[in-house]
Amino acid sequence: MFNHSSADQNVGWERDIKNQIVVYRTLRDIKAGEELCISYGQRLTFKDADAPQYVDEGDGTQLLGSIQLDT
Ligand SMILES: C[S@@+](CC[C@H](N)C(=O)[O-])C[C@H]1O[C@@H](n2cnc3c(N)ncnc32)[C@H](O)[C@@H]1O
Repeated sequence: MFNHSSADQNVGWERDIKNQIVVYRTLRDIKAGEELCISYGQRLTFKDADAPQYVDEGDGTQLLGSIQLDT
């Protein structure tokens, strides 16, 4: 139902613990036919087609800046 977007989700979600459900809400107006995207988190099991594309300018700085470390 929802695809993943790293930076441009248009749907958010939260757990409703009391009722044991997950509530999804649109984060902005969505046009008819527009893809619905949530964040699946950072451990994806597929190559993210929505990931930002980084072009290395030569010194690797931009690539290094895109790496997210688990904490
Ligand atoms: C729950 S399905 C997503 C909804 C599905 N596309 C549909 O039409 O019902 C999850 C799968 O969609 C694909 N997918 C979702 N977001 C993606 C993304 N950003 N890049 C590539 N594949 C994605 C992956 O194969 C993932 O396992």
